[in-house]
Amino acid sequence: MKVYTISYKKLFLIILLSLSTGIIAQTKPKVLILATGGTIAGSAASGVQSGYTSGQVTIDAMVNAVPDAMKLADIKGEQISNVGSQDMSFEIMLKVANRINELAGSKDVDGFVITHGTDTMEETAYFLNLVVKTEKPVVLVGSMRPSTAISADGPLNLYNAIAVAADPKAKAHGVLLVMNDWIHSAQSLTKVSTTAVQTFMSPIRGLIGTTSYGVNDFYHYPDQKFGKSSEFDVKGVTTFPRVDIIYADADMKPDLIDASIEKGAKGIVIAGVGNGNMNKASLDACARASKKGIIVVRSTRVATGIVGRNVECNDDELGLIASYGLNPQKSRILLTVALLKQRKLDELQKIFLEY
Ligand SMILES: NC(=O)C[C@H](N)C(=O)O
Repeated sequence: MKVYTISYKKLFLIILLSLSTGIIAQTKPKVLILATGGTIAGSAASGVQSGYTSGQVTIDAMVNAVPDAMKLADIKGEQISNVGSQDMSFEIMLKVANRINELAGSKDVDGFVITHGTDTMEETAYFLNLVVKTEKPVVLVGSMRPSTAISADGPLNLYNAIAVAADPKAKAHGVLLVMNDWIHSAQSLTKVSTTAVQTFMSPIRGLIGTTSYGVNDFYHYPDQKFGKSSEFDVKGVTTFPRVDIIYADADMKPDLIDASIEKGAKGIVIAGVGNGNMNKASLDACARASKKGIIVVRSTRVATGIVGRNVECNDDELGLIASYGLNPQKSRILLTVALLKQRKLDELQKIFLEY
């Protein structure tokens, strides 16, 4: 029998040729889409109508609308819920978090995409940022126009989100959100327009990167704690303590704070004026709440800027927490998760600085 020998150089060339011609299949990253609903899954009776219903289209139909995405990754979908995100609940958020944590060590998933409505996307994104224990990319995506609209933004957003979730460079960046070519961190993003496609901004800490037709650029690393460095764990958790948000304004009525306590709130977030402020009567009500062991966080109704400690009101004396860079809705998520365990005021204040 004749034995043929082949040099390493030739072998290398053959493998290279086979890969480029597709004779040897390159393994694609595996992306799991967890679908929760939203406008991205919404539909209307016509392409030019502002009224529509969220959460109508299944994940399979959404993926089929973006056939090019199959070239980026092997894609699987799971329908967790199909609701407009105005109906998002801790129960659904928990299902998503548990599913990601369950698959964190699995070889069958390299990255996660979560389709979600934009109205409360920042809450779910930030919740997951605190409690998922994986360095695999976790990317939320939604749209501002329903799937039936002229120039629907969902398909390209979904394509870009899959590209980011499949990208090893996106690993260990915490939970991300991809919309309209921008990659945001869950920690920094906020929704700023009721209807515009360009609705998400990261006004305090800036963007993580950009993506354009699946080509990603990362130029910023989130500096707050998240994921594996986060101390929060929701394993086995089924219920959360009640935390209310109360909106401050001129001549605010302090009895809203007392009503919240009566209803069983363990924490209250004030969407304060300016630097997390409120009138004297409301500050007095907050101090009374704090004396009863209710945790009161001062955040702000203003879109940008940090709420600092002991600015214009004496947090040390009144027993209050400053939210720093977190807006009211994210302050509520952090306080809700933090209050799964009893904690002292100074520990909670440190948490608001670090997350
Ligand atoms: N653009 C959207 O997704 C809005 C919708 N109400 C939702 O949050 O589900």
